[in-house]
Amino acid sequence: MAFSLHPVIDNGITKGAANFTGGTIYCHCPSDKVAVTLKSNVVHNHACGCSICWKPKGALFAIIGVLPRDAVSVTANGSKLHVLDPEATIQRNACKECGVHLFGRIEKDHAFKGLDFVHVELSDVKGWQEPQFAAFVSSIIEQGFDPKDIDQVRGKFKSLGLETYDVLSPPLMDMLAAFTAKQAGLL
Ligand SMILES: N[C@@H](CCC(=O)N[C@@H](CS)C(=O)NCC(=O)O)C(=O)O
Ligand SMILES: [Zn+2]
Ligand SMILES: [Zn+2]
Repeated sequence: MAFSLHPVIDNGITKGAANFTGGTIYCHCPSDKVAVTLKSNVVHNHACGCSICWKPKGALFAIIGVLPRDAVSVTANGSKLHVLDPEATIQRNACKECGVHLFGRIEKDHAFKGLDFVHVELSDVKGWQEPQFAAFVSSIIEQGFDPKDIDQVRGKFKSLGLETYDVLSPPLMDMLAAFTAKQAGLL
């Protein structure tokens, strides 16, 4: 069957540039775009199949990476931003007009607090870290993807050199688990 994982990876993965120092991301409004300046590269960049992350039209996955929140600043039309779900762990700041998510921020006590989540495809410069793995793959079934075709999705990621997970990658799962253990006083 024909499907698009995400336009940035469908035809192969382009590696990021060494010593890349960031750029500005923009929403999709034709004018008065929300602009958010990122003063560093991202890490843990990955494809996410969950139902909440912003995906370009027609794509099964979002591509999302993290960087320190201190490196993130709204530089134009911030009045168009709103928090999609204030109760969610990740507070996704989206453009009220075009719906694009500019950055996700964690305010509660959490292993990933201090890191903001961004989609670097919204930038007009190249060199960002390339996607490293695919996360929440089985979640696309919750959104109506036929489970009989899911192995084609995993196979396509593997052919691109990306490992697939149904939650997060082992290093990120370990960070979450260590945080839980610390909260329980076990570490
Ligand atoms: N299967 C669920 C998974 C949702 C989920 O847990 N998303 C992850 C990856 S972005 C998460 O960390 N969510 C926290 C949040 O959205 O605040 C779905 O697709 O809605
Ligand atoms: Zn917009
Ligand atoms: Zn997600």
